[in-house]
Amino acid sequence: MLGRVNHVAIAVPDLAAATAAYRDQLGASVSQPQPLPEHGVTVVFVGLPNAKVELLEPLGEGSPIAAFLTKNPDGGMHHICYEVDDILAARDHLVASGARVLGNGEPKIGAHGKSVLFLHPKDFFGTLIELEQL
Ligand SMILES: CC[C@H](C(=O)O)C(=O)SCCNC(=O)CCNC(=O)[C@H](O)C(C)(C)COP(=O)(O)OP(=O)(O)OC[C@H]1O[C@@H](n2cnc3c(N)ncnc32)[C@H](O)[C@@H]1OP(=O)(O)O
Ligand SMILES: [Co+2]
Repeated sequence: MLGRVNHVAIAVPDLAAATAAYRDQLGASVSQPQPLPEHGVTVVFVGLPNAKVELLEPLGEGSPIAAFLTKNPDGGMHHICYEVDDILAARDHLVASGARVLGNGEPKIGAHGKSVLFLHPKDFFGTLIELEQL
């Protein structure tokens, strides 16, 4: 069911500072900031040969990552995103196996314009999993 790792996400308190560190200290190519108000975050993507790193900061009230940053004020690894061929089939299989799909269970459109879902971190060893439709 799982394809490539699409991205590993790091929640940060200051996206501009994190962008500068990846660009200037780590010499990486970093995309322009992408506000995603429907997701309560602003993101940038660090381009790598084999995957991406998503850097994200809260956007607006009620961001889903606000509590995470309160617990981890310096930032931290937030989620891993796997690609799947068929996100609805993956969802149905996961729900049938007892996993919790976050939100209302329906895919939303993510930063790449593809359907995405999130699985509860408590069901997968303390790791928030995002699935993105190939
Ligand atoms: C889709 C656009 C973009 C893209 O790639 O295209 C993105 O990736 S946007 C990413 C931001 N959006 C989301 O993360 C949506 C899914 N996340 C959520 O719904 C929440 O963050 C949730 C429910 C995972 C956690 O919310 P919150 O922290 O407010 O709830 P709790 O405090 O009740 O947390 C419950 C429990 O889970 C632990 N937790 C929370 N976040 C994480 C995490 N990222 N990794 C691991 N564990 C996490 C938290 O510490 C609590 O544990 P407990 O032991 O009960 O204290
Ligand atoms: Co993501």
